[in-house]
Amino acid sequence: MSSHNTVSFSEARRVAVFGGTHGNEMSGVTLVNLWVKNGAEIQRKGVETKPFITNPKAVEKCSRYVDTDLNRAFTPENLSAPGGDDLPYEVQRAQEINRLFGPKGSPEAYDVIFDLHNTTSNMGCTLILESSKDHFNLQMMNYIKKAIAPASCPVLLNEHPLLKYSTSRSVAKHPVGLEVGPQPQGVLRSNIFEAMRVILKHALDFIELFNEGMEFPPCTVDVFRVSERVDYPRDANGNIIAMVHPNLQDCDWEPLNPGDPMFQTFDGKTIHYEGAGTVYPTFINEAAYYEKQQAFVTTRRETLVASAIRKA
Ligand SMILES: CC(=O)N[C@@H](CC(=O)O)C(=O)O
Ligand SMILES: [Zn+2]
Repeated sequence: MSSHNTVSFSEARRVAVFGGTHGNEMSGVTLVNLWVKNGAEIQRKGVETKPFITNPKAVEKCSRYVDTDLNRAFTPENLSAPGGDDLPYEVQRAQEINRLFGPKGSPEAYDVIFDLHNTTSNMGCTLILESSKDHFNLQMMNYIKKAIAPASCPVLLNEHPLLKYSTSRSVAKHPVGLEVGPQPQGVLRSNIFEAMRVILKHALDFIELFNEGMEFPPCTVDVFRVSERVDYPRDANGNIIAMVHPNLQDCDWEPLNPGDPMFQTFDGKTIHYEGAGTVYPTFINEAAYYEKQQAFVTTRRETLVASAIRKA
């Protein structure tokens, strides 16, 4: 690829690190609280990095949310609704966050927002990307993958027309989700905490290098594209009648082929995957997704091309 394909971005001077978008995901809550007290670790030359607890009421209660899921609340309708105390707490909070870090979609918005999450699924260190056309984020993810090799960090791409949702980080020009697991809700595990910290370190290093004028040549990034959500098997009353099959439990990012075991009913029968081809399940048995009627999400592997980038 030649230099005319180089994409220019302005320097990423305004960066935020969000924790507590879900109040019971303790790595992000703890790291952000730590950095609010002393932010030296997340400061980089020429960058202002703001650590911020997005849902303090949910953190206080150690629950995912108070009224409604904050990480679904950044819709155009919510953000443009007339404010007021009668709105659900998280909708009020979304408006406030949009004022502080947005407005979403505007030139005034923050350059990059990292949103720190934990999952009960065995996903390892997952980076969540919201657009396959965001070459800045693709280059950042390539940089992080190289930096942590031979450890791996899968990239989950969600630009599904129905399954994509309106996240807290989506107010930024370049939204980055960081999802690390397995870690139970309300629990801190040192390995998960440290893994999240290392990924964020490399991400901030990338931003510093970019701002210093480093050019990043074209590259490819392997991603897992969100394909379908799969619910638990249910009876006529809507009650769950099966669990994730032991062969599938903890096997996030591993191939699931037609005919493979998928669920196990309470009376011991196996339910097989009947899809058309190989998929890569993730968010397998995530605790927070029982209320969303989701046992796991299927993804398909894809290789994206990132253009060369440099600062404008
Ligand atoms: C387990 C969990 O909360 N996952 C996040 C994923 C994301 O940030 O996109 C969510 O559902 O909002
Ligand atoms: Zn979360």
